[in-house]
Amino acid sequence: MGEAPAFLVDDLQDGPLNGLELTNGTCKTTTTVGDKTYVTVGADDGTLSIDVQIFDPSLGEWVYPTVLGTKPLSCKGHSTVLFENRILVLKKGSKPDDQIWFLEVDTEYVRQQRKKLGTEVVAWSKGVIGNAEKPIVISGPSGVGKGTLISMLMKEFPSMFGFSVSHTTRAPRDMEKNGVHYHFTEKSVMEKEIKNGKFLEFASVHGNLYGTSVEAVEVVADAGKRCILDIDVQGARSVKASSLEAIFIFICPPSMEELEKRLRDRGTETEEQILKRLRNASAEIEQGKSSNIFDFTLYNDNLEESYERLKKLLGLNGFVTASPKSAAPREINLPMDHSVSKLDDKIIINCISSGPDKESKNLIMLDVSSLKGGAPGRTRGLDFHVIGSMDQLS
Ligand SMILES: Nc1nc2c(ncn2[C@@H]2O[C@H](COP(=O)(O)OP(=O)(O)O)[C@@H](O)[C@H]2O)c(=O)[nH]1
Ligand SMILES: Nc1ncnc2c1ncn2[C@@H]1O[C@H](COP(=O)(O)OP(=O)(O)O)[C@@H](O)[C@H]1O
Repeated sequence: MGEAPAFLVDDLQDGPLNGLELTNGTCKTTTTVGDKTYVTVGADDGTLSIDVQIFDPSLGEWVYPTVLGTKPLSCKGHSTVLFENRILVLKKGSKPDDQIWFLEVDTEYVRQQRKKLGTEVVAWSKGVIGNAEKPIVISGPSGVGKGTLISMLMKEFPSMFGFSVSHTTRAPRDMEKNGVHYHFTEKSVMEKEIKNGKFLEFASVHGNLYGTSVEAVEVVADAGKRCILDIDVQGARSVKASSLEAIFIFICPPSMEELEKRLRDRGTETEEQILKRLRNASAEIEQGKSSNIFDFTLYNDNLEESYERLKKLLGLNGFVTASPKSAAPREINLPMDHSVSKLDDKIIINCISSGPDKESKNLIMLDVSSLKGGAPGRTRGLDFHVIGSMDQLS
């Protein structure tokens, strides 16, 4: 907390100056939420991120909140409008996939984090036009064949599926590549990142830490692919409780003897590690079968048959030979000069483009009626419609 910088106090007294580009290369907006005023400040050099300060009149003080999520880099100005419990931030002069951001000020996630951290909290989330397909969570005891089935799926449908690369503190196996099979990491580093909210879920499994970062799932969806997560039952439970909507599949071995044989034949673990994994397997199978987490249980007896059943579960019947052509992603491409406002429950963007001999005005309606996800990941489900254009001779 601290005293307001003089220029901000003056501006607040003068009323909101939305999207005002200041002469010293900064742009700031003010948005009132309840009795608090949120100020976003960006520099136009593209290196710093957009900064957030809150003026709380009940305290008569400025509050510097804990800022969660990936922050947007500042740009050649930005404009804001309040939409429910988040501030929509439109960046000027940025790439199409970097123009729409949400600063969550009072969403469920922000309220939870505020309680947990005991500080004022805001959280950033990048807005994405269109939806992602539901991720697929695959769990099952060590050696049951999760990795084998996932590899088969990814090999047959490379453009349809992408793997969520987890972080782990376990040592890499001979054939494993950092960043491909896992992000191999130090325990102290991972613990710090967990505290900083980097992970969607994490768990201690067979004596090591494993976790799915928010980014691991989002980058797969950003690439237009369906994300596959190979995580243990504790992780599946955490994902089930999160805002991520997924399909949950539990893979079961035909017998404990066969599971032991597969683990031993794989030859990647020491005897001690094999025994630990087998000890944990019975509890995992018990939980997998009895909990309400999983939508499907798949017995991995004969590999080819199990794979066919897996494909059927995912709606990939025998006729699918390649990824269906997904509709080309729609991108919103805002001109430098635009302003944003709210009309009833609609967001209207007023765009002005100047050509060599004329100036054209476009009205775009941003459809925010079915948003999915949110901080600390992306806010998906946005759509837009051009609702009017007006060409003017200059
Ligand atoms: N909760 C959680 N579990 C994970 C994650 N990544 C892997 N696991 C699980 O950790 C366990 C051990 O994985 P691994 O060391 O690769 O051994 P393997 O299953 O025998 O191949 C498996 O049950 C994985 O599903 C993760 O990000 N989060
Ligand atoms: N249906 C199956 N029948 C026989 N062996 C299998 C089958 N599925 C997988 N395997 C083998 O079992 C071992 C463990 O499989 P893996 O995919 O590494 O398991 P997980 O990822 O669940 O730990 C591997 O050597 C794999 O080739």
